[in-house]
Amino acid sequence: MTSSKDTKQSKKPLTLSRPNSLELKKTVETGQVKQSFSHGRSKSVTVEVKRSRTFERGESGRMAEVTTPEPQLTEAPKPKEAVVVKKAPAAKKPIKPKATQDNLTNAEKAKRMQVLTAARQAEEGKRQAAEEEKLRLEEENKRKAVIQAEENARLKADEAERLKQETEAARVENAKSSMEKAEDEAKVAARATTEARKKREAAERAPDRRPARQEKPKPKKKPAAAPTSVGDAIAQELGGRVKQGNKPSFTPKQATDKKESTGDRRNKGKLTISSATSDNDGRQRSLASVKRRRQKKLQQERGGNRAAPMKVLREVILPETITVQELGNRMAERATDVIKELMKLGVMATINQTIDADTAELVIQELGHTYKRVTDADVEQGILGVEVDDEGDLATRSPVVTIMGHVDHGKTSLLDAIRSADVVRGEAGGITQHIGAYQVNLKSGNKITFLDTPGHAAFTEMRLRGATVTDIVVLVVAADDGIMEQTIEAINHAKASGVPIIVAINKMDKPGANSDRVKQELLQHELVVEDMGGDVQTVEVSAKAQTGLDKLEEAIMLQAELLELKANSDRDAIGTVIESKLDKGRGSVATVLVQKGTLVVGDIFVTGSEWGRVRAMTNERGQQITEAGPALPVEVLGLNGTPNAGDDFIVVENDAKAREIAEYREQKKKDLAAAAEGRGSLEQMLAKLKEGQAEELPVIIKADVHGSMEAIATSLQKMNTDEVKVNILHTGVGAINESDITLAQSTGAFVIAFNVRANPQAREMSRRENVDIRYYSIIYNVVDDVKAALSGMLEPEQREKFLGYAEMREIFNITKTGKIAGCMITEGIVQRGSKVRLLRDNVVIHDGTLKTLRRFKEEVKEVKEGYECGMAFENYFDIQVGDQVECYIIEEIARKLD
Ligand SMILES: Nc1nc2c(ncn2[C@@H]2O[C@H](COP(=O)(O)OP(=O)(O)OP(=O)(O)O)[C@@H](O)[C@H]2O)c(=O)[nH]1
Repeated sequence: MTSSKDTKQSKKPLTLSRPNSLELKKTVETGQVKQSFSHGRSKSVTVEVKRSRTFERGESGRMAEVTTPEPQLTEAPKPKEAVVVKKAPAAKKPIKPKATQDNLTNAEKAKRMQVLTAARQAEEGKRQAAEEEKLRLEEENKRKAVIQAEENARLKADEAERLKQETEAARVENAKSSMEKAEDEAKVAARATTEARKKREAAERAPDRRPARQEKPKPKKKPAAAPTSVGDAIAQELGGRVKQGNKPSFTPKQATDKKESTGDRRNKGKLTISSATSDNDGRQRSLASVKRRRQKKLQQERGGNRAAPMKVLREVILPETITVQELGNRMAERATDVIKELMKLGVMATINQTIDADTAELVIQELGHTYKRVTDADVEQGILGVEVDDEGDLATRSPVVTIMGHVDHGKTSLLDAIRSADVVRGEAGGITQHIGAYQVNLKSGNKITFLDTPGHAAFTEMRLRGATVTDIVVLVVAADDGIMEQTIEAINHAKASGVPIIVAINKMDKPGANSDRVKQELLQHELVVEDMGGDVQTVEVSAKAQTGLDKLEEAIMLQAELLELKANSDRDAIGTVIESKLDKGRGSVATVLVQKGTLVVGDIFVTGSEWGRVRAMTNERGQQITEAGPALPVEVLGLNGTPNAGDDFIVVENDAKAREIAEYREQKKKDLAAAAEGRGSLEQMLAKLKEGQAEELPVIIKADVHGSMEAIATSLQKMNTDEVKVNILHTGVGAINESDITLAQSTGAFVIAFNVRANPQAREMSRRENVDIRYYSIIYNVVDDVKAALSGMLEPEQREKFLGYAEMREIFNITKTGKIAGCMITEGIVQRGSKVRLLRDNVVIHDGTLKTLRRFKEEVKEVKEGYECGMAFENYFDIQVGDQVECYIIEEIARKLD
């Protein structure tokens, strides 16, 4: 660009007639111009016009210069003339011949100037293009370097990530140190990425550092196709087309900078008409696009699977059966991928479906993982920790006592009497709560744990589950009543479980009390008391008068000593559930008797097919405690379901283990239930067949507490006969839910709700599905109703009812109907359709049905004694005069269960 200012500043001002004034004409005439470029540089150029000289031999024979006439102003410049553009320093000579220029016409001068300017601009354009090309190359190189650095950083990050994941897998064995390492790796990778990013940003900023002039945009007002370089300007001036494609490419960042430098930041990113119509924008690749292409290329190089190098191969613990989802989880694969693999194997399975280990094995291999087969039993292996504790770790523990005896012999009274002797009870305060068991602190310093469960039913129930909680049985026998039915039952149960018995002869305060009689009776049941040379201790007590309690305590402690009751308190707790219930405010609550180790708040445990974390523990006085040692019963909060009385309670190392065991047990329970329904083993099927036509009444029992539930179940099972049976499909503690209704609906069962109600959803469902829910609060009512239902299922009793006799007086042979007997009713009545027996000489010769009963050719309902009638038998014609007809009907009488 040339300006008068530049001209003015040049060292040798040309022939300016008037300095400081703008006179384009004159500057051109000087032949020297100063030019400044967009990148900030400027230079002076001198324009010289050289004329060629020609020589000819003159008349004198000497060579002489031929002087040609000055060109006409109207003529175009001669081709002989050459325009040379020189750099300023070289052009020190004044422009000559000055006179020649002076001779040019104005038009000629303008034309020449135009040509000169065009030539100069063409030169400038070329130089600028070369310069831009150089910059572009530089930029390209920088970008390549950045891409390379980025790629290196990314690979490093990938590697670090892979290492991290491997370390993660190894963490199962040795977690901490490996994890730190992986984190370090990740940090290094992150640092590398940050550096790469910084580098890239620096590189991107680099073009910004170029001279501001170079970035100077073209005038804003110009259209999109405005010339962007001097070369373009010339070309455009000469009527040529600006070919954008040939322009040196520049990065989007440059483009942005360019835009920004125009001060049009607000329009950044907006679509304008010019930008939309501009070819330039259409041809430029965005940075994101470049990145995408690069990533795509990389992916292709790696075989098109981006995740492949990141995949962590795992060892899958494979049980005998596994759900598709669980299999996916264990491999850290998506369930859909597992399903796809299964489909390839020809197995159509849904996400919740269980597949066998063999199929799962193939899927695992297919997905590149390894497996470790475990049997069902392996799941529970090691759950109990160290099975046998070292002798040195063992310490004496207090005995656990169960009180049994006949109804009203004073079990509750005796327990109350003992409890009232508790020294801690009075001091500590708190309201005594029923938690099914409690520990009594006696004056002597001894502690005895009593199981406060009613009767021997709970004892038996626990024993059935394999739980041996009780160390000693105290058999309460009323001195005035002696051995009764339930006393004998209790003796048998205690004997069967091998638990020693101490006999407490109660009600000694009563006038008719006779302890010797009791001792004698005990002999009949193979219980030889110490007085008679045996090993069974007897203690005479009175719960009412609170006498003999010390002796009972002594007897218990002596027995405990003999049993050498010891436990290791310094280990993870193992215990048994004594009672469980669903508390409205606290959720599932279980009374647990710790048998080994110490249960601490926060421990994770498995109990039956439930698991949880000990949220809080309370004793029978409702006081919060944080630890519970051996032989201490505690109420535990934090279960995720309600376990059964007698279920084990084991502390495990983590949630995963607890969940795994609970799930395994739940599955086992389901399998057992399925087997019990006859879909199980062949033996069970055969047994069912052998049972013959045994009708079953399917029921579901839901109760408020475990005790009531057990009581109802036991009562109902007692009603079973050879003909009818109660099939208890499910029992549970808590409200009736939708799952109960579903089960009832599918099996045709009815639901016994004892002191519980159905939740709204279950209620709605039961109405919809027509499932019968019976609400009870008295066990006898349950028993009565079930008895009635069972009775209704009994085959009715069939009884024969005699109607009358008839005597055959005449036999008619009628062609169409066969033989008809003309009879006289001698006794009672004869009814149409009734059963008949044909007697000849008092011998039954036929038993069948009466086909027709007529009087005077008309069919009648019945004929009474003393009247004549016609009879014919169904499919029987061997009748004679004198035969007797005995007429009777079969009555059905409903039966009742006893
Ligand atoms: N005289 C006298 N009566 C007693 C004694 N112990 C209990 N009783 C009474 O015997 C009755 C039954 O006592 P419980 O303690 O309820 O007997 P139980 O064996 O727990 O009865 P169930 O819970 O129904 O099995 C009550 O009326 C008591 O007052 C005692 O030592 N002397």
